[in-house]
Amino acid sequence: MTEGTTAGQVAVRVQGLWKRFGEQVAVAGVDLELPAGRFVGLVGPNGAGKTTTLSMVTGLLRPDHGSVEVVGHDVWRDPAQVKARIGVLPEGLRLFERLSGRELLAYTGRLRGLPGAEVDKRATQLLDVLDLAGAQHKLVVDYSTGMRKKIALASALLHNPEVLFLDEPFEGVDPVSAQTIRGVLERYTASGATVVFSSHVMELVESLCDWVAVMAAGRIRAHGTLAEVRGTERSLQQAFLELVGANGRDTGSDLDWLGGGAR
Ligand SMILES: Nc1ncnc2c1ncn2[C@@H]1O[C@H](COP(=O)(O)OP(=O)(O)OP(=O)(O)O)[C@@H](O)[C@H]1O
Repeated sequence: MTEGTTAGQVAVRVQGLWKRFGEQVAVAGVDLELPAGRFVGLVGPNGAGKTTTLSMVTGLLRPDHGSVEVVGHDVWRDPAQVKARIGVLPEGLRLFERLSGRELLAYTGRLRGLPGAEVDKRATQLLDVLDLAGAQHKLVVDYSTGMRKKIALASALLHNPEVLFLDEPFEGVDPVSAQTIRGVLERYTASGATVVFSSHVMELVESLCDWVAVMAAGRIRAHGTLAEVRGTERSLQQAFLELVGANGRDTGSDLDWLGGGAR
């Protein structure tokens, strides 16, 4: 871990962030300060703008307006500084399919400027911990969904970033692999690093995160510690449904043809 990620500090500062795709406003003025050293969950319904926000925060998509600072560096003015300090597991993983898992890590390590021996050491440990040692010489194209997530996570962690951004890291991952990923992330945050991840799975967010931002229709509806966001509701799921206005939504009385009766 390098400078800057101790408790009380801000890992990510987002100000006035906007993004429009044609007529569709995906992100409509997001202001957010994510505390360092926390496990931060960005939650919201489909189409809320989570991926678009994370893409802009990690320098993958240029905002229409607004600024983003990660560990004190402006993402768009100082991209090299920021990219050296972050790890990203993006949505729709695009990996080098014709490399083996081991080769992918070796390549990533060299791109990150790490010495070869250090890359070897870290790769061996990550492959071991993530239970990929047996598949390290298999081509990535032949990996399962969960294995792809794990090798992508290993690539994102290899340079020991200060902040790790994960878009839906547990999607398509079986419970055993999820537990493994979870263990690695818990160890990582315990050392003072920050994890920011997006998810729709409230139980998961509730059990992993200590800080949450709820997003809907391109805006932040609530943010703060888990207890603050949950408020008086009995679960984060309930608080979330209240915040995004989904409680009491008609669950399909028009679908009277569905199930039973005539076909
Ligand atoms: N490249 C794009 N072109 C056009 N519209 C887009 C594009 N990317 C996102 N959008 C739109 O922006 C809105 C926000 O999308 P985004 O993917 O950020 O939401 P999300 O919260 O990540 O959703 P999900 O949980 O379903 O992945 C949606 O209405 C989506 O259709």
